[in-house]
Amino acid sequence: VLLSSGCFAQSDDEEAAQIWVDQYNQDVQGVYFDYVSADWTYNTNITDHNSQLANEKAAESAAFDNQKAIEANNWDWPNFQNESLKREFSKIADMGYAALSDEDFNNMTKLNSNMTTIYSTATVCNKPGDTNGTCYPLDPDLEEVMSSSRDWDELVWAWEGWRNESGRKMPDTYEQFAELLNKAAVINGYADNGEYWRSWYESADFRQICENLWLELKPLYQQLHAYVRSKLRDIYSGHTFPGTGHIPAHILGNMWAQSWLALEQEMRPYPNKTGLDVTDELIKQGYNNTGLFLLAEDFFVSLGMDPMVDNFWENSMIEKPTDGREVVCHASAWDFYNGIDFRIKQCTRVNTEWLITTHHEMGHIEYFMEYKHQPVQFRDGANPGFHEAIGDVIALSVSTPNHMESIGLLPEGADDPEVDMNFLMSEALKKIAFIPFGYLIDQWRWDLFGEEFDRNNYNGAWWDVRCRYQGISPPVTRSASGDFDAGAKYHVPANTPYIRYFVSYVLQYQFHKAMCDAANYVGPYHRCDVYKSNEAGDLLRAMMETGASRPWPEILEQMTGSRNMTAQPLIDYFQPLMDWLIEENADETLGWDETGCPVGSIVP
Ligand SMILES: CC(=O)N[C@@H](CC(=O)O)C(=O)NC[C@H](CC1(C(=O)N[C@@H](Cc2ccc(O)cc2)C(=O)O)CCCC1)C(=O)O
Ligand SMILES: [Zn+2]
Repeated sequence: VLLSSGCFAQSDDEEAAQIWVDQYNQDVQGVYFDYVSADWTYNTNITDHNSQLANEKAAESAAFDNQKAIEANNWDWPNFQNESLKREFSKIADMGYAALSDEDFNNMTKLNSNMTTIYSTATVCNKPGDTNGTCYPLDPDLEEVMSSSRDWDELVWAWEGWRNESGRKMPDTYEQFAELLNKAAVINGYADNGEYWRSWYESADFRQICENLWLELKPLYQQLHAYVRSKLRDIYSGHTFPGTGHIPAHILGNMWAQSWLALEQEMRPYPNKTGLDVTDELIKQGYNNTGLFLLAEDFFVSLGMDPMVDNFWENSMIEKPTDGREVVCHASAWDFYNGIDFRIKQCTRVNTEWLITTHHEMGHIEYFMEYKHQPVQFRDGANPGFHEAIGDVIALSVSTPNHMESIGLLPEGADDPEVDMNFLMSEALKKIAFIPFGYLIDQWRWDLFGEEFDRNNYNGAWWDVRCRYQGISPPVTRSASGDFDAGAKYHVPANTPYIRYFVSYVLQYQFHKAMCDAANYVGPYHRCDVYKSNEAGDLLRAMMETGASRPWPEILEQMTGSRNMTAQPLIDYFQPLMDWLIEENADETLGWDETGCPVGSIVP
């Protein structure tokens, strides 16, 4: 209503809309609680019965979302004056997969849980040298082989066996699944599911923004790739590497070659100085799984955040059950949307990697708790990358030699430039190695949803991005259509988008820089530890409590002074290592044939 003063009064329409949405926020919490609870029960006890119950609750939740989207669209919310109310309505109206018919929705959740069950229960048998026919699950057995074995043939067995027992059983299911995701996206006005997923970043040129960030970071990745490839050629001198410069995918210390940290000892710049693996020390000091959680909690509390609530300790699953239950071991953090129930589910083991992962998962929990007062539709990361960056940015402080020394996990003398370089190398083996992997999964999925390739080339297109971006290639021939190696990565059958991790790896260094500056830290950012800093904590918490209530560029600007993602803080953080690598690689040929995979490695 335009008043004589020229101001807009909140139209009574908006007042009525506010009353409706307040009621919505009361009702939706119970519906989401029921759905999340059933999903939790299935994830911590995989049975057909629990899968069925979870699918039923998912359908009820979708029916509720569908109904509320219809009601919300009775208002002319695009013309609301109240920005926050308009944003809330736009999220309620964007109903996602709830747009599907009951039949399509039920089919979609069944296909999803079929693939998740295949992934979570797959095992690999006939291990070289075994005589007892034991079959091994991914977590912990196959992951242990991938990180600790240096036997080429044993690594091929785990690498190929896992893909054949998990991904290879999914492509036809995935094809039907993708069709349903696209069907929902089109009903909601998107071209395909990829466009729907990208819409969460509220940037028209989001794909281009990511491509530019990748190109900025590629030189750093290429230096690390050349250095690691040279060292691996020595370790596996009896084997030939492709003449194209690709690294065989199974010898990088990880089932997906997404982290090369397991190679830390062989890659250490100053081998006679300490590395940063504190696993032995953790075990020597008698740490158990709970001890890792308490370490993480202590850091978040030192920044002014809340400790874990009582029911967190009662209801979380922090280790693989020994009572015969089949569980989804893949770590995850859960918001039950009632403002009081928050849980972590993970098959923790006492080692450095799980110390960091526990910080990552608890970062999600702290974000849930910081924004629990927000309307339900704003209880999300400012964009999904923000959610992935919280735990990791804390881990940047925890991982420093100084911090590890201050909590007694590293011996005295961490303050040494050569230890520093060893530290930067271990960080690069985790973070720089990850960059192209974090980028490529959704490049492939977006193109699949966009029908840039069909079922006969699902695996051909997968290996195309793996070879081109990561500079790795399959150690054994793979089929472009019969195999489905993307399905051997949890997030594909689980349908968890992945570009959020690429975004997080850029954002977390922007956050780290901002927090170190707020803490009046002086020195190189890779040595900064914000432990117990009120200023750093206030800055981070002010960002977290806004949830998804405003567009993320505003929230990023409030915290870092920049409205854009920028790779510069990440590049600055690793600059000392980059200089060292350029020197070290003086005689190396950088890079690999970026037109695709080595000839013959992928067959029809
Ligand atoms: C109910 C629900 O699903 N909740 C979401 C959270 C939310 O959306 O609120 C959730 O818990 N997702 C699970 C996922 C687990 C992990 C993961 O999958 N990591 C990626 C990439 C990566 C690797 C290293 C790293 O340092 C950071 C990321 C991988 O392992 O490939 C495994 C251990 C680490 C994080 C997660 O926590 O992100
Ligand atoms: Zn996460």
